[in-house]
Amino acid sequence: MAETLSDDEIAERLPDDWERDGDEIVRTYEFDSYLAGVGFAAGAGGVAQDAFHHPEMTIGYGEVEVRLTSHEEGGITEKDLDLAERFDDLL
Ligand SMILES: C[C@H](O)[C@H](O)[C@H]1CNC2=NC(N)=NC(=O)C2=N1
Repeated sequence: MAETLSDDEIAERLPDDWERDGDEIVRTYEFDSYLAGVGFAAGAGGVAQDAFHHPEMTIGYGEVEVRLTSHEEGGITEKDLDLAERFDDLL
């Protein structure tokens, strides 16, 4: 099981454009259209399922908010940081 990361580790390794919110990391992606956001969310869902580590995603008009935490570990782990980078690679 992955271990939760320290505050310093999280601060140091958080990918650009991501923020920490308590036990979660969050990024709001912006898109030119609603359907572009829907398409991104579908792709992110496939990456998440492949990793078997699942975000909360809120699809809005031209934006998708993605929140990641490791529920089993009760905090932020490597899995969250890795998945954040994989989501960013979808852009
Ligand atoms: C049984 C447990 O739900 C699974 O091992 C996976 C599913 N996806 C998951 N996703 C996230 N974000 N955290 C988890 O702890 C997690 N656990």
